Parts: sequence; C-alpha cells; structure tokens
Amino acid sequence: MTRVAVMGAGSWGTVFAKVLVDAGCEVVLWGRRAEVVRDVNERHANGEYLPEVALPEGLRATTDLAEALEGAEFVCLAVPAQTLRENLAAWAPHIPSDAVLVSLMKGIESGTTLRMSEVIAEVLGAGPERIGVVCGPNLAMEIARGEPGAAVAACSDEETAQRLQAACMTPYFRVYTSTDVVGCELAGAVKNVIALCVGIATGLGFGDSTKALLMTRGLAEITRLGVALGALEPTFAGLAGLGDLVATCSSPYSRNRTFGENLGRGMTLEEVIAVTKQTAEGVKSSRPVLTLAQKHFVEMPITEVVAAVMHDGVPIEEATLKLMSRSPKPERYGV
Ligand SMILES: NC(=O)C1=CN([C@@H]2O[C@H](COP(=O)(O)OP(=O)(O)OC[C@H]3O[C@@H](n4cnc5c(N)ncnc54)[C@H](O)[C@@H]3O)[C@@H](O)[C@H]2O)C=CC1
Ligand SMILES: O=C(CO)COP(=O)(O)O
Repeated sequence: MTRVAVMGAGSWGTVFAKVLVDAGCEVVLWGRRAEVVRDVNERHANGEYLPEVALPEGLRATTDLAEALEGAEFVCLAVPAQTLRENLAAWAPHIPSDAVLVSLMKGIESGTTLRMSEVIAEVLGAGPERIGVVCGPNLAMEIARGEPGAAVAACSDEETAQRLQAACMTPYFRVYTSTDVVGCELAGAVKNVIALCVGIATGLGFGDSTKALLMTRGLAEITRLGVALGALEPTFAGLAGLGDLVATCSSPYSRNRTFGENLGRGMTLEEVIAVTKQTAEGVKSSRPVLTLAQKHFVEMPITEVVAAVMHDGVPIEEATLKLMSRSPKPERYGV
C-alpha cells in the first residue's frame, strides 16, 4: 500500500487526503490544531473547514510530525504558500530522504518570487525528480462530495508523475500526467489573481461579458508569463490553465473570487481580510507575480491593477479606468 503524508488539514489538504484514501493509499493527515485532528479521528469529519462532508474511516490524522512523515513515499504539502518555507524547515528532519514532495499549493512566495517547487528545492535540497505538483479545477467542497473531477499530476520525471497519478486516481477523480511543472504551478497561482479581479467585477454588478473578458485576457497574460519562464504553451489550454481559471472564476466556493466580490460590493480591504477565514492566495501572490512579469518584460495589465488594489490602495474605479483605457491593439494570445 502506498504510504502518503498530507501536511495541512485545511480545506484542500483534508479533501486531497480523502481522495488518496479512496484511491487505495494509506494516508496520515497532519494538522496543527488538536481539535481538527480529533474531529477527523473521532467523527470522521473536519467540521471547521468542510461542514457536512463525511471523511473515510481509514483516514488518520495527527499533530505529531514524526508519526505523519514516517515511511511516507509521497509528502503532499497543503499549507498557505507564504508559510511553506518556515514549515518545511521545521519538518525537514522528519521527511524521508527518498520521499516525493508534492505541492498542492497555488501561490508564489512574496519577496523571493519563487514557485512552491522552487521553495521545496531550496529548503530541502531535493532534485526535480523528487518534486511534483497536483493542480487543476478542484474546488475542495465539490471534490469532497465525489463530483466527477480531474487534475494534473506534474513532475519533470515522467515515471514519478505516473506514480503520483496512480496514487490519487479514483473513479470520481481523473488524473492526467504532465512534465510541465513550471506551467502547472504558474497557471494555478496566477489564476487566483485573475479570480480576484473577476470577483471584483461580480461585486460591482457586472455580468458575464465582463467576466468572460477578464478570464480570456487573463489567460492570455498567464500564458505570456508562463512561456517567458519556460512553460509549455499547451499547458495553459489544459486543466491546470483554462480549466482551473474557469472553475475558480465562476465558483461561489472560490475564496479568491469571494474576496474580490466583497471588495467590489464596497467593503474595505481591511474588512474583507477580517471576514476571510480561509486562504485566498491571490492577495499576497499578486505582488510577486507582477515582479516576475516585470523582470521578464511581460505585460500583465490585469495582474498590475489587482496588485495595485491589493497593495497600493488604488481605488477600484481607477483600476477599471486604467484597464479600459489601454491603447488599441490587435488581439494577441500567448507571446
Ligand atoms: N480549497 C481549495 O479548493 C483548493 C486549495 N488549493 C490550494 O491549497 C493550499 C492550501 O489551501 P486550503 O487548504 O484551501 O487553505 P485553508 O485556509 O482551508 O487551510 C490552510 C491550512 O494551513 C494551516 N496553516 C495556516 N498557517 C499555517 C502555518 N503557519 N503553519 C502551518 N500550517 C498553517 C491552517 O491551519 C489550515 O489547516 C493553497 O495554496 C490553495 O491555493 C488547491 C486546490 C483547491
Ligand atoms: O484552486 C482552487 C480551485 O481549483 C480553489 O480556489 P480558491 O483558493 O480561490 O478557493
């Protein structure tokens, strides 16, 4: 039986742990808080993050690092992107030296502009053949209910990607492989920034034409950045790209879209931060994504205004005007 540790018992860590159990793995879910761990072990539930979701009885949870990580073939990482570095440093002594490290996260590190696989490589000194990513249009609540879903398991080493695929494929969760780690990670992280903008548009009361505009031009700028950073262009038309963008930008379950929607409705940034209990990665990632774009001379107008609204106090009306008054140009997709 494949032994897997899932580190982080929030929404996605818990649901991905369920998927792994349903796929036939032996899974231990590590959580920081004893009450969440107790809920998983005793009630087979995670009431705080996933009300009304029944978890498999075979899923075990613990607050003990050594217990979670001992003998793990895959270590799946599901904490907020901005805490991963400090988490990994603390976990490092317990992580088996041959374990494959799998990022389930969709963010870019502030300050360093590193992708999660790069943070993993830097902190743990692991080679690319030991680092994987699972991403795609996976809203935790929907996958938890067993609704048909799909994801991409990516690793530069194709055989490892196939092992990862086998570990998490179930009758309701179809997994494809990819070797484009850069593309998958960038697509997952930057769609959160675009979802913030679609949320703002929704909160302002704009309809589907505006949302389609933002998603389409959003995908164009995600693709431009990805290709400049060495990703493969077709990745952005796939599940990790278009798929996740559409799911996140359309779903009331999305924390990023909801964050934006609250802003668009007129709440202040401070008020929205106060009511947002789960991780909306796009808020912090918008700045490092923009820094990456500038460093590589890639134009990302939507990301630029989102970062300005999130970090520089630029009013939404001004951001809208800025986007809509850009110079006329031919429609270009990709580079
Ligand atoms: N929720 C979803 O539908 C999906 C989320 N993701 C990604 O998964 C990652 C995790 O997100 P969620 O589980 O949804 O977030 P969440 O907010 O539901 O849970 C985050 C978890 O991290 C823990 N945590 C917070 N600060 C920590 C720290 N300093 N050290 C250790 N643990 C800490 C929290 O206690 C919680 O268990 C994010 O990058 C997100 O983009 C990916 C696919 C789907
Ligand atoms: O990544 C997600 C869906 O694939 C979840 O999006 P949110 O983090 O915005 O909820």
